[in-house]
Amino acid sequence: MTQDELKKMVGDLAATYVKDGMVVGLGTGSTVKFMVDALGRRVAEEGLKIIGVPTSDRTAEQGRQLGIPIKSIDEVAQIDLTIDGADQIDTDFQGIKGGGAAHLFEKIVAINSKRNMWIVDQSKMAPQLGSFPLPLEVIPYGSQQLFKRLAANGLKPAFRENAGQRVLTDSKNYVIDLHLGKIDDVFQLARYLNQQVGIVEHGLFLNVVNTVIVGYADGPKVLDAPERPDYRAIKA
Ligand SMILES: O=C[C@H](O)[C@H](O)[C@H](O)COP(=O)(O)O
Repeated sequence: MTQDELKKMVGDLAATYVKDGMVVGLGTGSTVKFMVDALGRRVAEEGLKIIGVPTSDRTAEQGRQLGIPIKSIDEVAQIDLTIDGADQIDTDFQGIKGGGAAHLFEKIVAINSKRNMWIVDQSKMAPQLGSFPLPLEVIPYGSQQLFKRLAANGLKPAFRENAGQRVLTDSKNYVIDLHLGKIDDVFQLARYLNQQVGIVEHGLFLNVVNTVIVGYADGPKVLDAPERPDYRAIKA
């Protein structure tokens, strides 16, 4: 099976978890694209009634073209289920996202969702995170100083570029990728990154996912993550 066939397999399966009346967070990326196509077919052929909350301009556009009713996150009362891709998932169900520069909106939608499902092909599963470069969305103002600080801390930063131009996110921010190779303590790194002024959001998605569907050549596997402490219960 090709990688695209694996992605379509998990995308099609994930779309079957969506039920009538749900508000569904729609992730971003090449795997999610197959899932949104499948949802579009269900809306057109079965009359499935859903509202989609997209995590990027790209996904919003795809959803609209397929006739999926689209609302922004602040227009809905709750999000029942978000289905998204991931760049790397470790054996503790922690993940890296943002390979498509969409992790800021993806994380906002994810933490406001009752449940989160990730769909990936087998190449994304890893014993340890970090061989996929960790994306940071950063405010352009002062980003060179931030870059120097990250480099001085040995985090091997690189501004993400496309055809010689810095990549801009949907919020018109830059992306810096950290080429870490491996991350020994994801929680410690997340704490450090959360403290750096100018980083809007990093691509470590910790204790976020509930279910992962992995595409293998012999079929999809549905994996349930352990129950995690509810971050929404944290008091100010
Ligand atoms: O910013 C992009 C997202 O986090 C994607 O969900 C992630 O990069 C996976 O994308 P793909 O399914 O194209 O590998």
